[in-house]
Amino acid sequence: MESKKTPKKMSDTARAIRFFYLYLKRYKLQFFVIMIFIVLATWLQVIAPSLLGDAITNIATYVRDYFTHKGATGMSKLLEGFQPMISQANLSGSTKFGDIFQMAHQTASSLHLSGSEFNQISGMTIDQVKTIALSKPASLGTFMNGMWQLLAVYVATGLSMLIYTLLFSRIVAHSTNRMRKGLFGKLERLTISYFDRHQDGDILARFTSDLDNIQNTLNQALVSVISNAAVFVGVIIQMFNKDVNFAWLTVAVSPLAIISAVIIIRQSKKATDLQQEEVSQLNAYMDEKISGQKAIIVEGLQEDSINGFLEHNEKVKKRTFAAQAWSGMIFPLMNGFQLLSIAIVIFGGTAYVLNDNKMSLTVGLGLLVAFVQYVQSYYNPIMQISSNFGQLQLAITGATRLNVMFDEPEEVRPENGKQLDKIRNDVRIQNLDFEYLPGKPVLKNVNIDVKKGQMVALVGPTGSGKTTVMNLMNRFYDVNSGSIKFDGTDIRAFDLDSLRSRVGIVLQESVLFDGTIADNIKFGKPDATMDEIITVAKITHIHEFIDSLPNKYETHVTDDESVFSVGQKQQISIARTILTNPELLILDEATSNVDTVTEQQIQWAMEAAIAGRTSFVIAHRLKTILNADKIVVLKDGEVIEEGTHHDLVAQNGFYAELYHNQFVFE
Ligand SMILES: Nc1ncnc2c1ncn2[C@@H]1O[C@H](COP(=O)(O)OP(=O)(O)OP(=O)(O)O)[C@@H](O)[C@H]1O
Repeated sequence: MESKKTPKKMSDTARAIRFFYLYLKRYKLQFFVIMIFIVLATWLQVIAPSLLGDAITNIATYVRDYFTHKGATGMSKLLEGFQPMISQANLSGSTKFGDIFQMAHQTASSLHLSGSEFNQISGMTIDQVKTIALSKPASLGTFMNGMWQLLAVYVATGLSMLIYTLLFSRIVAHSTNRMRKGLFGKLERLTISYFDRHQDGDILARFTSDLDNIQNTLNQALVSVISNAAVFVGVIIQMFNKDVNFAWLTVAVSPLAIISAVIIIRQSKKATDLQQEEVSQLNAYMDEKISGQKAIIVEGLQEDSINGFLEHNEKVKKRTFAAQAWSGMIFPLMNGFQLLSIAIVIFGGTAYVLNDNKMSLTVGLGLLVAFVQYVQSYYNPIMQISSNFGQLQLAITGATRLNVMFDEPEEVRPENGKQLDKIRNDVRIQNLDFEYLPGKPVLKNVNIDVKKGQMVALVGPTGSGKTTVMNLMNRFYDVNSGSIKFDGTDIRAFDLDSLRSRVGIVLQESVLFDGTIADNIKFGKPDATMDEIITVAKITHIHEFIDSLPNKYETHVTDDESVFSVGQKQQISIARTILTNPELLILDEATSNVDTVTEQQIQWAMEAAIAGRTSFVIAHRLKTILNADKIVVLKDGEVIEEGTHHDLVAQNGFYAELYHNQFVFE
């Protein structure tokens, strides 16, 4: 036997990354430009603290040189002043030192020399003092140059960040737009089975919250993670380049910080997952209660409904608090580590500078300032990446959910399928077996023959498979075995659009689309004329009502806000189907209670739709059944009886029992 290796299943994260790669790979050039600006911004951010440190060294040197020069100038003047003073003072052995100090003090104050100026030069020789006094005074030029450089670096950093953020936003807008289009295209190609298995809200959430999460993450978190990772690496390199000892002092406690961050992120992820689970349970509960609100009111169960809600809400509150507590911990903790590192740099750095004989105080001061800045540049990326982690996780979840939808099987469309124009002779269902879920047969060896123009009524208890027969007739689902043939051609051989355009379906629950009444009637035939629309509305007995509305056929309706009752909605739905003039009509009769006038009008509308047309009707009303050319009785997915009403009543079997117990008598 040929053995095939099963390819290793990719993890969700790997698949999500592949998903992003597939959507983003076409923007290679833009990404290249973005990377250049990220590297530039990183480099600028990394050198900024050094420049600041240098500026501090420069200003300290300036201050020192300024006072030294001023002191030296003053002292040389003092020396000059001493000469006449000494000669005039006529110093002798009896001159008191106090008088000499007095004279020196007077001379110094007449020259306006301060104590610090004395100190600056106290260790110098007379020759050194004279040389400095003759040299150029210290200038602020170097410091000012440094400051201009720093300003240029800050401005260039801001500009680079702005450029790559804008470029990235553009890519994100384009790519999420393509994702939305791709998703909608996929939605249109999915099988009916997908829509049967998923709630509308769940499908919609993929277009809203999942795509929003992806968009927000790409816009904010991704660019932030990339640039912060770059800054983190850049800062480490720059720190070790600048001064290894200071660099070690800066990173000393970071392993502890990173381990704590990883632990907190993990806990936070767990707590967020639990929170989301609880929120989705609350949503499901609300969804169920809102759609069943009428039943709740009828049964007087509002109190229970509120209690159930409060229980779910309480759980959400607890989980939300836990999730927030974990994720909120990261900032204060990292701040703590940052402050600790600053303290280590200041204390350790000062001791190191003071003990290093080769390092001048001004250089040491510059390093100290630079590394206090580096502590911030080093911890900031850790904090940013940690806080973005939750957002990244949401995007991965979003991409995973989109992937699941993209993986769903699509409708099988036969290539070069036959065009279905007319049904000339018959529709035959032969030896048909079908199951929605493996191992749970729903239809078993069903055989139904319908001649052109005949009407078949499908009857049977709930769950017997009536709707399923309908679902197979226009290939919402495909049969497992057996076949459905139109004039001897298996329906799987027809072009799918052609097949569906010739098979008209009126569902039990009619749907109205956002638009005018006219738009709703011509939904299946957009080029229908107003005359055609009015004709079908008259046939289905809804024209009079529409005509009585102020805006008549131009009245705007949506499914939620319509002027129609349930019965009238079905009349519109029948009119819509008749307008497409289907070859085969499948009609699920509405069971809802409508007033007798509307019921009569629906009946007329149905009769008009069925007249002369090959049709399958899931029948609930006696009148429909009596009119049928053939009644097929389904039970547990099998055809158990078949014939006209009179035949079947005469047989006195299941149908007769059903008929007596269940059908509406008129
Ligand atoms: N999408 C689906 N996935 C799985 N099982 C399904 C699906 N749709 C229907 N079924 C099952 O198939 C069986 C037949 O359902 P079907 O809707 O065809 O019955 P029905 O005779 O039309 O019932 P009713 O009169 O209540 O509309 C039922 O057991 C039902 O639970």
